[in-house]
Amino acid sequence: MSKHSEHKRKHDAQEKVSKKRSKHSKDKKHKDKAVKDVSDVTEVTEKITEKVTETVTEITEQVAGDVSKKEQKSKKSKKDKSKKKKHDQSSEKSESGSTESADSTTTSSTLHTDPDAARAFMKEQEISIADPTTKEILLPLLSFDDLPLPDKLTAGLRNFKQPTPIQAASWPYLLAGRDVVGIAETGSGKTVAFGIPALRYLNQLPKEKHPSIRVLVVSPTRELAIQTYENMRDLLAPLGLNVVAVYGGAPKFEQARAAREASVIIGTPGRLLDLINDGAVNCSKVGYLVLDEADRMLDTGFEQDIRNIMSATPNPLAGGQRQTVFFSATWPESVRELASTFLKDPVKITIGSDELAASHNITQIVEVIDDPRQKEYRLEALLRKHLKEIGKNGKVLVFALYKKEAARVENTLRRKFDVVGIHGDLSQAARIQALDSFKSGRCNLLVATDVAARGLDIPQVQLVINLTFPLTIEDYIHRIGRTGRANTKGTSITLFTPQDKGHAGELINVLRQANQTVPDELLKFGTAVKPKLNAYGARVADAPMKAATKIVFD
Ligand SMILES: Nc1ncnc2c1ncn2[C@@H]1O[C@H](COP(=O)(O)OP(=O)(O)OP(=O)(O)O)[C@@H](O)[C@H]1O
Repeated sequence: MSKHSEHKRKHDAQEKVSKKRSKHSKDKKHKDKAVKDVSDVTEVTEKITEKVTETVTEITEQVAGDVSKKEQKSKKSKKDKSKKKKHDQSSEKSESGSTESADSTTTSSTLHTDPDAARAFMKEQEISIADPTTKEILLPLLSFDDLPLPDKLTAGLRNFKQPTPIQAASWPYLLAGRDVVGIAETGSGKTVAFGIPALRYLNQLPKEKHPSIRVLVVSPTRELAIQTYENMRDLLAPLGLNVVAVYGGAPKFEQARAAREASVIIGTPGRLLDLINDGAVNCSKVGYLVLDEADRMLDTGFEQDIRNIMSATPNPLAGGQRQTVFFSATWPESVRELASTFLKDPVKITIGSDELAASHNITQIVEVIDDPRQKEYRLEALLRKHLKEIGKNGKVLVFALYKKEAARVENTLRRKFDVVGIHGDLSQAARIQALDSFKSGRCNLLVATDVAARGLDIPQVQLVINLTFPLTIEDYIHRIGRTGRANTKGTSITLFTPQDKGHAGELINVLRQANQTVPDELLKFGTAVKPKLNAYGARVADAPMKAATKIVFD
């Protein structure tokens, strides 16, 4: 072996040991160039078709070409070998036993991701993928650097170390244009999971003289719509496109005016439909549609609004170019059948248990209280103890069930504590003010109805107290999910009375699923779980979605 090749061998080995860190920035430059080349080609294509819905195969070929370009430039024989492997084995076989033969495989969208590391990640994070169209899966994307986007567009991710499991697992599919149902625990970064593919989609569209709505995100509550708007606005800022939030309780005229200049709308169903019906919002060019908190959106209350919104956008089942994405932490069977009517061959991606599951970052405590009239005394005692323990920087969120109850409890607590409240009887301005005060820490105690149960990402909520049990076990999961977010720890305390005994079985299952203590007093109510009804009042059948191949790495 010549001195030169010996030196090269050592150098390559060193690179491998240091996880290719030193060559990574070089690769990155090549990658950005290659990505740009690819996106130029795509742009031309899209001028003809408006949006290319890339199939997995197309993406595979595209990225194989991408790899090839890089490798030609680098002229390294070692890289050529690796390229061949990547090209030959561009996807993971899903049949049982595929894991053992997949030691050198990777996927189209994981250029830099080590397939072994990706499989280990799937196993560790309990990622399961069910795709009705193929027995092959795309491996997760383990680093932000693997995203097929120039660095300048992903600046918004720099605060995070790496993609969360739902981001890692859903991006390859979302970037390939597939419809996705993504189920992952509360506080696990689902907003960025659907936000980044929106960024990619918008970035590929030809520049428009007069903007039209291309991305639509539907949220169940005004506060969540505002929060998602802020997140999307920041994430999409490098594109220089307008993002608008439309929701009830605020002047329609201003929202309508802003919507005329916008490419992205985040909205609650009622106001969105209002604006669509007024002709102020035109959704006929929407190519990327997200139902956030999808199970809530498909619930009886919103079902008709969602049908109407969907029908104002291109219908993929009738040849329209719309990618449809559903995300939630809960996915009850009661909504699955309805969901499948809006989706085309959806890939279902689940992080963790396929059963109803609370975030494992939360310590769940259940106190059974025999006399419901004692609940509020107990609440006061809990607040005295925990507010002191938590200190000024921590926050406590108390959930009531009804608006009147929330208002009454807030007023009672005000005699002893600094407290704000949020519920549907308040004006929108008062709701926003209360939430701002809680978010900023000016007041560290909030009493809320389920209007604050879903999606809200409030820093440093250490404790959630369920003063009154919610109407559904899914709401319980979302309520307590206001704590223990983004890998932090939190606690929930639920005051459970004999009036709530119908929920005992489901609650026990949720506690057991998360390895939490089940108090004997709760067990006394029994462990039976009542059959659920779907949106039409019928008992939920078992096979709501198209049969799919499910891959679980265990
Ligand atoms: N890759 C990441 N690494 C660390 N934190 C992240 C990452 N992505 C997002 N986050 C943060 O995690 C927090 C929770 O994210 P997000 O609100 O999107 O959760 P979610 O899964 O939608 O929760 P929910 O089910 O309650 O709606 C946010 O503060 C967000 O900034």
